[in-house]
Amino acid sequence: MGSVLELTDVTITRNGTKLLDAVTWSVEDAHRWVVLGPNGAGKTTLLQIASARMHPTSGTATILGETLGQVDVFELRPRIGLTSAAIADRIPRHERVDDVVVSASYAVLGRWREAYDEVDHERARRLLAWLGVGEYADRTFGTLSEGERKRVQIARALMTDPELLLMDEPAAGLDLGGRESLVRTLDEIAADEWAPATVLVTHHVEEIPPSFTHVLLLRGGSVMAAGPIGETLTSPALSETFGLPLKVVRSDDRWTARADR
Ligand SMILES: Nc1ncnc2c1ncn2[C@@H]1O[C@H](COP(=O)(O)OP(=O)(O)OP(=O)(O)O)[C@@H](O)[C@H]1O
Repeated sequence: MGSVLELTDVTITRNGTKLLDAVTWSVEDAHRWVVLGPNGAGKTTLLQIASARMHPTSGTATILGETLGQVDVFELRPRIGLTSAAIADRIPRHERVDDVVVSASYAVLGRWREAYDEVDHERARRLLAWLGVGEYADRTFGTLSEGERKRVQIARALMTDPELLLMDEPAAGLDLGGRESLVRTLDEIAADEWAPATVLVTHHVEEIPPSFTHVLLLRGGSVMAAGPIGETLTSPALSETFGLPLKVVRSDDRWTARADR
């Protein structure tokens, strides 16, 4: 089992504030991690490091064997699949869905004169079909529903056959049916033995797909707990992370949490 991501004492400081505070975290390639924490905990910042979009102020971040600060991040980034609201916002609404996916091969947003092989288009269409949005390949991104856009983004993130897949709140804004359907799809991806090491950021334990193996709990930029999900995602740990008494229940391999009164 190889290490895909290795953070040692990573601190990020902006305007005198520590967004991440001495975070130490190791992701192995068979791991599927959930990162849970309240608003402002530093989850997106953590993914910015893991996706080689941000450098630590201090500490060491090694991604896919390459240490940030000693590697050309433009060579590293195509090896990492990333979905986030910020990326989605930058996808031109007039872009054809098929091109949104295929352009990931060159880590560009907005297709412009790149020459793609037929094999790239075939792969993009296969991924769109796998994500359940194959029939929209010829539509423009702007015509899709929120749930369909999320799926297209995941297809895009998988296009380069990444060794690490990072998803920042992929179920945000989806209705109940959309969320459940996406959780099932994420579960299928995570359960695939060929799937890359995966990190899913969320606020909600209900969004954890059953096949996810590990959890990292983050609050105020600090790791409150990290480890195998069954032993780490406990009521006391979740309560401490969110700052209120919570009761967490696992049933049929799914999680729920509510205030403990
Ligand atoms: N450039 C900056 N200067 C100062 N503070 C910043 C800067 N960028 C982000 N922050 C703060 O860092 C904290 C962590 O932000 P981050 O987006 O990583 O949190 P998050 O856990 O993803 O939150 P959410 O769940 O709300 O998306 C927030 O309080 C944010 O306001």
